[in-house]
Amino acid sequence: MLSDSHFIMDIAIKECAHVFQGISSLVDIGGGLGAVAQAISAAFPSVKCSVLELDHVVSKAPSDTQVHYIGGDMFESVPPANAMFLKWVLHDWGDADCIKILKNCKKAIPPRDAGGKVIILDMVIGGQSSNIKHKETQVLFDLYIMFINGVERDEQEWKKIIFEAGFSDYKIIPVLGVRSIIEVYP
Ligand SMILES: C[S@@+](CC[C@H](N)C(=O)[O-])C[C@H]1O[C@@H](n2cnc3c(N)ncnc32)[C@H](O)[C@@H]1O
Repeated sequence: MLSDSHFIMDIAIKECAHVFQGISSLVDIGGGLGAVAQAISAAFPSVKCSVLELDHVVSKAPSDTQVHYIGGDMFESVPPANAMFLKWVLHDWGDADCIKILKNCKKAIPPRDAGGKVIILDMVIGGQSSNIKHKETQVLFDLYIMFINGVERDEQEWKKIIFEAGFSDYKIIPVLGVRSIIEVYP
């Protein structure tokens, strides 16, 4: 998971820098020990980055970093910030749970015209890529999702949970094969 975070964030930060520009604060929800938040903080020093994690994870968090660690439960509430970030979290949960998490995100961000957004980095399946590497990567992820009993979503399935959580719009930005950033606007 850690090497995956370094790998995909290198690409996301280079190819999709505009997604992070203009943000003043960001909470990485379910951000583990903070590899992603540290990468964002290093690339965009003006963004104040925090990680929301379960208490037992936060108790193991490093102290020698710019990232702030907050113990809590994303199903209860999430701390306020300009942007919420969810990498590789929502595919662990069914629609009803994702809607709860996204509703809590919406409560914690400002309106769209004040820069509020949720940034999801996850798989969007169903694209018609002819690239054999992308197809092979998708098969690998299919197996992983089967193994963890997770949920793969296509654009229509993402759209359903995004709108049911009360958001008004979204944009899908492909990062690498099926792995995409979904910018979600209040
Ligand atoms: C699949 S891992 C993804 C970790 C990280 N985002 C990444 O991409 O490397 C899911 C994370 O969600 C965290 N998590 C699970 N339930 C949570 C909850 N109720 N509130 C906050 N974090 C939670 C787990 O501790 C775990 O670190």
